[in-house]
Formats: sequence, structure tokens, C-alpha cells
Amino acid sequence: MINITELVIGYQNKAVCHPISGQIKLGSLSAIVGPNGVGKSTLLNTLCGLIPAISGTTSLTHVAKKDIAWLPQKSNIDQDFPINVFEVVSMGCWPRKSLFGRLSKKDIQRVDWALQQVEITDLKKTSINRLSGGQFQRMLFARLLVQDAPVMLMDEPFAGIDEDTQMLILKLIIDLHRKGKTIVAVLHDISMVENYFTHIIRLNNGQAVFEQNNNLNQVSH
Ligand SMILES: Nc1ncnc2c1ncn2[C@@H]1O[C@H](COP(=O)(O)OP(=O)(O)OP(=O)(O)O)[C@@H](O)[C@H]1O
Repeated sequence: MINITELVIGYQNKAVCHPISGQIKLGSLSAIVGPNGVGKSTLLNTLCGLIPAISGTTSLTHVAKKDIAWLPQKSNIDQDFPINVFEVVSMGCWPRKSLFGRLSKKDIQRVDWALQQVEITDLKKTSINRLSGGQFQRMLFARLLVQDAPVMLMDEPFAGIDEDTQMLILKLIIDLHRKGKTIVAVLHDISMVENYFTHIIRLNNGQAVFEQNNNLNQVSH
């Protein structure tokens, strides 16, 4: 369980919305939705500890901080960094290894498996500055699969990608949920949220409302 109590999120002591209180159940598939600029990414980044809360708390029951993985927005990443796809995806092994620890045979197999899952095995040695937007997103998703953390926070995993990539990533997200992962994603596609997500955190007019999704389409789920 992630318990959020009177959490004030924002920057330089300036709140972006009213204090937030609610719970994210372990094993749930939750979407954070709301209009542009309302604070969705700020909430996600605060939950994973990337930016400090102004006040209030998030407490984790049965989860350690290291058990949280994060899928960033592509725009937050330096795409000119001289590194290839395999190297980025293998970073998913780092939380389980000591600094400068070499990749084991098992690690390499896991990276290869993840590249297969997102169907970019042929791009393994490609420099990241030569990837299309969709290929880049698939690579970031492969890194998340390698990391295999119990809690996964995703900032707009479907932004700027084509329908095939969307369907592939959605299918992988649903598989991860079925395997018991706790997933929280910032999303804009309301019909996708209503069809597949078990819980919805609505940010609007400076308020956050935590809901169970009663419209969940059980057939497609
Ligand atoms: N680094 C920052 N420093 C100061 N203010 C910021 C920073 N990042 C975002 N903001 C502001 O915080 C508010 C919330 O931004 P946030 O990115 O969380 O919104 P969002 O709901 O994710 O929006 P979108 O749907 O457009 O991605 C906005 O007013 C934004 O301008």
C-alpha cells in the first residue's frame, strides 16, 4: 500500500494543488488523469522521490524505496548521450548490482529477453540518437522490464507513439499487472483508462480524487 497523507506537491515551496490524501493499493493498475498543467507529473515525480514534497507524507507498506521503478517522459532524457540501446536497457540491472559490477550472463539474457518483448532486438547496437520516438519509448520500456521492480511509475508511456507501439506497450502493462505489479501511470487517453485501469486518480481544479474504476471492462481485461 502507498499511503499519501496531506501531500503538498510543487516547486520552490509553491504548491501546484491542494494537499493530496489517498491510497494506492498494491497490485492495482492506477491512472493519474487531468488537464494539462494540473500537476500529474509533479505527483508522480514526488511519489518516486525525484522531487521533494513541500509537506505531507507518502508511506510505503511492504515496499522499499528501491522497489520503485520509473518510466520517464522521453522529453526528460538527453538523447544525444553517446550510448546504445543495449547499454540503456542493461541499466535496468543496476539496482540489483554494486556500482561498476559487471553484467552476468543471466543479466545479458534478461536484457535480450526484454528487447525481444518490445520487438527491438535488431536495434540492440544502435546509438540512441538514431532512434525514432516509438523505438525510444520501446527501449525505455525494455529497461523497465529488466528492472522488474514491484512498483512501476510511468509518466505518459503512450505520448508521441504510433498505434502499434501503443498496443504493444498496453499489452505489456496488462501482463505486468496480471503478474501482481503495482502500476501508476500518467495518461491522457480516458477510454484506455476506463477499459483497462482498476483505479483512477483524478486531478482537477487543484483537487485530487481517488476512485475505483467501476466501468472496468472485465472482458478486455
Ligand atoms: N521544474 C519546475 N519548476 C517549476 N514549476 C514547474 C516545474 N515543472 C512543472 N512546473 C509547473 O507545475 C505545474 C504542474 O506541472 P506538471 O508537469 O506536473 O503538469 P501535468 O499535469 O503533468 O501537465 P501535462 O498534462 O501538460 O504533462 C505547471 O503549472 C508547471 O508549469
